[in-house]
Amino acid sequence: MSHAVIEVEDLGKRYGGRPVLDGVSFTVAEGEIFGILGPNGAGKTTAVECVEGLRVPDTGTVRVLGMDPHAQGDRLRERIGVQLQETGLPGSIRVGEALELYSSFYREPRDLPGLLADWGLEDKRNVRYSKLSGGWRQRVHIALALVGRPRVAFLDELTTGLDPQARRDTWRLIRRVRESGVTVVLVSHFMDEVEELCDRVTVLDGGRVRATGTPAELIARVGGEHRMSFRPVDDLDPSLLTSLPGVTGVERDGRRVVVTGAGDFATAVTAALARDHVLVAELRIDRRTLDDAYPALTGRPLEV
Ligand SMILES: Nc1ncnc2c1ncn2[C@@H]1O[C@H](COP(=O)(O)OP(=O)(O)OP(=O)(O)O)[C@@H](O)[C@H]1O
Repeated sequence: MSHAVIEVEDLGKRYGGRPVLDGVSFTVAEGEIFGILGPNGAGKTTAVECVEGLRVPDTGTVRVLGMDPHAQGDRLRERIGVQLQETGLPGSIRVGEALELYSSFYREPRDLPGLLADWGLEDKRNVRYSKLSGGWRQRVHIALALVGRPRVAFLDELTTGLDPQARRDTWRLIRRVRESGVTVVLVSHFMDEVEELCDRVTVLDGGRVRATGTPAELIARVGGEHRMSFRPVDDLDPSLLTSLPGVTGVERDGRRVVVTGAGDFATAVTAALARDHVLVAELRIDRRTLDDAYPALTGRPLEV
């Protein structure tokens, strides 16, 4: 893994004697989109705010860009971009004013026209925040997080409440943030979002890390079988498929043939069908998703 920009070790935090974070450890590498996934109340915001230096953990250590976020908070906050879950922007503030306000927090902020142009906000400069649609608000939030030329941007539940198109647009913006060289920590309770965007993800539940890895690793860790199915145009002898590497089962479901297996079995099956000149229709391969893996990782489904 490349250089670590965030190192969290054995973080603990209690509220009223109740553990909200219980031995949380993870590392974020430079240049990645790192996801923190978990249901409401899992401790995601608490963990991120400890990393940002906005809350003080009871136990454990945090290093961000080599700094202690509590002891060196002022210096650190020059180098990170924080988009709070509730940005607390007054509805009457205009987009340009909000960006100017945030600029004033930094010694070397981005120039405003450049930032507005980067995020397609020139036409919105004089529009009041309350008049913006959800998608445009997220654009403003991302621009606010980048005002100070951060090396790490924290984006918390950016797409909650957005319609599907605005979500996809926001995902593109998040990728652009990373492409600009900024490491992104993305807090989310959407599995599809994390799977789509994140290089690596840590699954937090009940204040504990349940798993950390690439989305593909987490899915593979749960193991299990994949399925493919198709309708043979001509008769098919199932024994043609049962002995192929990785295939664990061949069944008929009406006119369809359903093959289960692990690893690269689908390639072996399609190659065998082609070799024997078996024409098939309606070929479908069911890919497992993080959604499928989640209950096995945490012992329960994600309740939000
Ligand atoms: N300042 C506080 N005082 C007391 N309890 C708190 C405080 N902050 C958070 N908690 C509790 O800690 C738990 C974890 O909260 P946290 O906000 O970190 O979870 P989360 O995973 O970010 O969920 P959400 O998506 O709802 O913000 C919750 O049960 C919450 O009620």
